Amino acid sequence: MAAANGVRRVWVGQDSLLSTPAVSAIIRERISADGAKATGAFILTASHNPGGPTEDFGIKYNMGNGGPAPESVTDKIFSNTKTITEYLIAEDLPNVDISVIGVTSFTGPEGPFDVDVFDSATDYIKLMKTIFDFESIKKLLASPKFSFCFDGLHGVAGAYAKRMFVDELGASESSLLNCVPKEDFGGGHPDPNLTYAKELVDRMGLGKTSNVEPPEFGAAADGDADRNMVLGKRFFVTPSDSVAIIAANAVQSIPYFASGLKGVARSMPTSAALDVVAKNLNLKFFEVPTGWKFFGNLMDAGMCSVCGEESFGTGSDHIREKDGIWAVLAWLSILAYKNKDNLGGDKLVTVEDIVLQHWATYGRHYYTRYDYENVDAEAAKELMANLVKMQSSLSDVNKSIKEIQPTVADVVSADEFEYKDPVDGSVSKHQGIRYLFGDGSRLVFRLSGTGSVGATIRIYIEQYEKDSSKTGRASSDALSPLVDVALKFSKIKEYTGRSAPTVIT
Ligand SMILES: O=P(O)(O)OC[C@H]1O[C@H](O)[C@H](O)[C@@H](O)[C@@H]1O
Repeated sequence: MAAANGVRRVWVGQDSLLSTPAVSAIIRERISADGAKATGAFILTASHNPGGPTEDFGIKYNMGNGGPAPESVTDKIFSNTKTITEYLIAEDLPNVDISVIGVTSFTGPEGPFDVDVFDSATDYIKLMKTIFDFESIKKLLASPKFSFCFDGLHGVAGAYAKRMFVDELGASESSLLNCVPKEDFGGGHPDPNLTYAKELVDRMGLGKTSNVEPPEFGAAADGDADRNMVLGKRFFVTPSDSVAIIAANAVQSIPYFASGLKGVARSMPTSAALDVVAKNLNLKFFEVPTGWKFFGNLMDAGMCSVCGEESFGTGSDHIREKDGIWAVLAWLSILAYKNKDNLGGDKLVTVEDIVLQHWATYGRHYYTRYDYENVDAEAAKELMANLVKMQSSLSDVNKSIKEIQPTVADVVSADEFEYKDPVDGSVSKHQGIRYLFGDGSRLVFRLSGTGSVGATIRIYIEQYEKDSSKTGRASSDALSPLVDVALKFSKIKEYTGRSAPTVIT
């Protein structure tokens, strides 16, 4: 693309994979600083496969706001791919030493171009300092009563975590787990959840038992650092609760939000915990289809400040992607705020205390997700078609459900989720099948858009409990009748031959 001086410019994010939030934020800034907002940029990411195929390196990035492409763009790209007749590989690209920061000029067949290698961690820390009160987080981390643990799962978060938590905020080096980025993620699966972030889960006292006292706060980010998991001592915070709790505490705890939230949003299958906060605090609220791209328009239009997804993504309008390190800083800020007059006291307010207090105020959304991976694609389609067909008669639905579990509430409405973007009016259809119950419970069925083999069926099961004397049950016990209904009513075993899900979250 042409920069202001007519020179073609390539940005290189050092130590970064493409969708790392820091890089997305910085690229956005640089595009607009060069006055080339509308045209987009080529981003080269530091290769995690040096010497690998050249096609891996160049990715055309079209979004002026630094966010994921909306359907209008991806549809266009898809239709363009059908007209491609040949592609060329540039074998003779100059060798750029991406470990050296600075601009190097090259001459190419289409004229001169610059390669700008920048240190994205420095820029990212600068941005975070405009959002959070680093001094109060430092005080929390320095308290002998507080202990902290961050698992980078050997992804890119590690490089940021060392600079942010240790160098800037004063956490000890021993707080960091798996924070050396590795090409193969150290042989693990860099997914921040209870199954794959095993070392962290054990250290936090949620896995195997140990005599060592777990830290007060633990967190992990995924391979490209956009998703996150938050844990307290022997305590898991669901992503749906996490976004609701951040929204409920943002104004008091995070300076960036001091003048109020413009609005909040969640993806449709995410639990309705955020809805209750929005209602109580009188905030604009949006329910969008799964996929971060749907938040971008709301944020660009100044309608949304905080958003999240059940799939471990949490973020705000500081950028147009989810941001794992931001989520950790948000939680540290809430803990710092709740303990600001208490750091010398007997006992700190813990992650668990904050969540229990939240449930006491807003009620609890018991929540679980069942994934059936690598299912026969035709069988999955038929199962979904049957669930849509059943929606034509709610009395038949309720009759079947009562035969399975007589105690569950009635289904009061059922549909296929459809979203009309309030900003550009675009409509997204077939975004998941919903069965909504009279007591606020929900069953949602969706086909994953990211599974790679066959089809992945996701079943989301949620039950709302307002009575604060009943919010402390084990989630699996509370949800057991609804799970039974979801599995039998959908006839998942009959359609797929599976008697158990591949993963339960
Ligand atoms: O379609 P699924 O497999 O449920 O995945 C859904 C997820 O896909 C990607 O990771 C997007 O970045 C997320 O925003 C989205 O939540």
